[in-house]
Amino acid sequence: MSGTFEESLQKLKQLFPDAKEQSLIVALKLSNVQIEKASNIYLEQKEGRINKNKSFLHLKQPKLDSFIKKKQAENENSEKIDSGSSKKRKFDELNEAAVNKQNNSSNKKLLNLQEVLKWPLKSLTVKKRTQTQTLYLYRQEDISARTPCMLIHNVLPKELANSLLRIMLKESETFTRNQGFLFGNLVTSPHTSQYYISNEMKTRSSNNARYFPPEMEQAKTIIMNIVNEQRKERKIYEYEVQGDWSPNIAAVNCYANSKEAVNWHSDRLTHLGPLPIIGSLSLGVPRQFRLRRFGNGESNSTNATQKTSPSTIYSIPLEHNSLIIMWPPCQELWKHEVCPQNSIDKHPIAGFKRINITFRQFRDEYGSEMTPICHHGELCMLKPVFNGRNVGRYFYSCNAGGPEGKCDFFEWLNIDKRKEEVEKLRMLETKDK
Ligand SMILES: O=C(O)CCC(=O)C(=O)O
Ligand SMILES: [Fe+2]
Repeated sequence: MSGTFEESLQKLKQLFPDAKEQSLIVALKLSNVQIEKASNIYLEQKEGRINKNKSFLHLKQPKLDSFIKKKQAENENSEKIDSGSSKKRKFDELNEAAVNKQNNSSNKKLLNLQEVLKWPLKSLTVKKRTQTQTLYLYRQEDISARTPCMLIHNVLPKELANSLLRIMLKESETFTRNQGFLFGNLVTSPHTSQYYISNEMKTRSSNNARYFPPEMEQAKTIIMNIVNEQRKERKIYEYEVQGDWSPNIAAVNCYANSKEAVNWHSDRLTHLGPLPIIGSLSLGVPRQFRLRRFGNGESNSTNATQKTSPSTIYSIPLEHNSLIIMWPPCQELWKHEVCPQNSIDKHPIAGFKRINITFRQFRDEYGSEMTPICHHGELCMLKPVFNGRNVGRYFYSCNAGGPEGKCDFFEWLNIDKRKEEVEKLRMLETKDK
């Protein structure tokens, strides 16, 4: 039994202390040693959601061996036919990609670092999708009826918007393209970006972030007030930020021309925590901002999601000085992108460039000190469960992948426990003062 298998088995045992070891071993084998998948297989069996004849819990060893072989062959086949099946998750795709990489060097072309380092990993394989239709949404009432977003035009005073654009165009000359290795392949982001932190965060150390210039602080305050005013009328989820939303960091993106883009992703939750609000300001050339639901994710959320389907792409033109607010659970149930375009209109200040500033709230309780580190020493990523019985839960896993490009670290986020830990830390801090 390999070390990794043994470690994974120990993890599974911790998750299911009452389970028979044999059942966990089978689940682990069927899942190709993927803990998340193995947990689901085990639970499905245990809860009898699998037809009794197909269940393995009652089988004796020889029959069990042939059951495993048969199942593994079935799984391989069904994954070939339906690579976009609802059972497949981001979590699985990471491992799938590692395997595919060995067989298919043309995957290199599809790699995109934005999806990997800054944003959660997207599948590296070409997936069969059901046919999609694109619906262009212009009016606020249509946008909020169909997506978890809100669009506000002319959000900043004209002069402020123009001067912020000029400042950011200058700053963007030194923005960088994220670059790194994924499974041995060099991947590069299709636009440049830079992180900024607001002045009240100055006491916190951060690697190579810049500080909000005064115009960005002003924009932040205006956007923060709009969001907080809107929140008075909105449902506040239990685990989202309580009290006022107070953005303190921003990712600034620069799209130099019509072909620069950001691929389908949802924003990283690791330091924002569950159900974040993201206020996204557009400056310069108008571009199409596109949204789609996660494939087959069951909805437990807004009215908007009930009227939508993963096969529809909603495209919203983002004009200069417009704000799109991504409300929760946009990052949990939806993906967004800015796709390359064939033509764009020249902007009087920006030419063919677009600047985008996404204001976000970094939450102390999701700071690096609170984030688990995997067995290879990498800071883990916080991810939501997209579908199945565990929707609504969050877990930590590793995206970097360790030395072999594969890491099976897995830990559920216990939100209530996290709250208690943070309370204790705060009490200690106030005592010290
Ligand atoms: O440019 C945009 O409008 C979107 C940028 C984005 O999705 C991000 O920074 O995460
Ligand atoms: Fe994003």
